[in-house]
Amino acid sequence: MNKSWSPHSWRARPALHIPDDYPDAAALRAAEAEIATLPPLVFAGEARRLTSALGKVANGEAFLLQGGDCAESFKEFSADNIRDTFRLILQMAVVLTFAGGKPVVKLGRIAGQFGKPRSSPIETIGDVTLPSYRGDNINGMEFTPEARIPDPQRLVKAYHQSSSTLNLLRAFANGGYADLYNIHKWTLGFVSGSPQGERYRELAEKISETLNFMSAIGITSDKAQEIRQVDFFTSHEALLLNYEQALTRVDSTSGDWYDTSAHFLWIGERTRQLDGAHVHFMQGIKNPIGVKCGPTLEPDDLKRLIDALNPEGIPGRLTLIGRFGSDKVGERLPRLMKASREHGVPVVWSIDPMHGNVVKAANGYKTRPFDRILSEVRSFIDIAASENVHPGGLHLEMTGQNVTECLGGAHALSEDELSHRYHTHCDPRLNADQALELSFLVAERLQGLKDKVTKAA
Ligand SMILES: O=C[C@H](O)[C@H](O)COP(=O)(O)O
Ligand SMILES: C=C(OP(=O)(O)O)C(=O)O
Ligand SMILES: [Mn+2]
Repeated sequence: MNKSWSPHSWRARPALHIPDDYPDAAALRAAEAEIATLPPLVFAGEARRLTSALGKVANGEAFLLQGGDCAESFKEFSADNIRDTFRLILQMAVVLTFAGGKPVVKLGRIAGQFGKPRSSPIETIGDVTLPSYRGDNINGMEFTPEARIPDPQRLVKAYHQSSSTLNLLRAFANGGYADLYNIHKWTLGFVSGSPQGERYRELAEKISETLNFMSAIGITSDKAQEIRQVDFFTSHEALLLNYEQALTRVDSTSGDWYDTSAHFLWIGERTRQLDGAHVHFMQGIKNPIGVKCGPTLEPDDLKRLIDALNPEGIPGRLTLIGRFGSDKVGERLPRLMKASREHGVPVVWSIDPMHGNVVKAANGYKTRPFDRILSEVRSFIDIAASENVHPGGLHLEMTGQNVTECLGGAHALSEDELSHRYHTHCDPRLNADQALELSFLVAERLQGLKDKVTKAA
């Protein structure tokens, strides 16, 4: 990045979806200054390790699984919630690894995923109109005028919640919980009668038997670390650039700037303007980054974004996250994949089958039909195969909790059931059963691809 970049140079560019209506500008500056003095949440070396793991995905040698809440919240913050999401990611990764025969890079939408770009700046209920809820690090979800006023102290609170979340995640990842020898203990969270739970138990049993067999013949020691610990990374949308700026620090070993708020940051669909503040900010940080690619993105603009965001062509630096909708993916994705392939800069292609498949149920709930989610993922895999691109990853909004937010799945969740446990602060998430079901179905598809390649060889 050239000399005109600094962690605050984004401020001279048009910045969408960053609140500019804090009532007390001095209080906002004080909160930003306070965060700038607080310790980094991640280290540059960890971010580099993720870039190289994603480099393997870009080369077709690994798969990316990125998932978590649409919006983390202060209210839903608990050790159990964090554990359940962490466990779900591990379970899904096991399913995908087993089928694809490739390592799975595990990346949570967690420990910083608070701010939301909303379609409308206002919300009307009855005859009352208020500013929209924009995420717990900005304002409150309650439908009152006071709650909807942006409060800078929320940024500080979100930092501290992210820090505690990360602390627990690190303990889960390295302190024994993630040990593959414990794989059957990860099944404890399934609701009884869960068909995916049964399926998962069978797979876990197979893996346990294999591990026991390996240890019986004495071949555990060299890979012991990989079996006993897991590399788990964090990510969120880099939306509030004032927060990101406050956590952007020079890495003393390389002299490069890293955004230490998370290992991986992405640019949202609504803030990917080439001359905008978000693209500019991301150009200067060395973390691995992503950009959402929606139905309005044209191939030439994609090439410009690739050049702007990965000028050195580093494998693993840039992940393109498609999010079209099951009805549009077939028309929009092939030309983008073709453009990126012909352009020649290595990228990871991932699919977010959530954000293009939102519908409003008759009873007013914002929801997503499981069938459409699955259909977009299937199309992604098929299109990638015909464009000769690696279908590198899945980007999901999901939770380890047994919520009722997305329609369908093996339990055929109906519109009437949405109200039972609809807890999300923004978009509807797959529950644990639906997320695992999706990973089994994706696994089958990937297995199919693998078999085709093996036969052709
Ligand atoms: O998570 C993504 C967006 O913030 C979200 O889909 C916007 O939702 P809205 O259309 O309800 O504002
Ligand atoms: C805002 C999001 O998605 P998109 O930018 O793709 O709409 C999101 O991932 O929560
Ligand atoms: Mn969302």
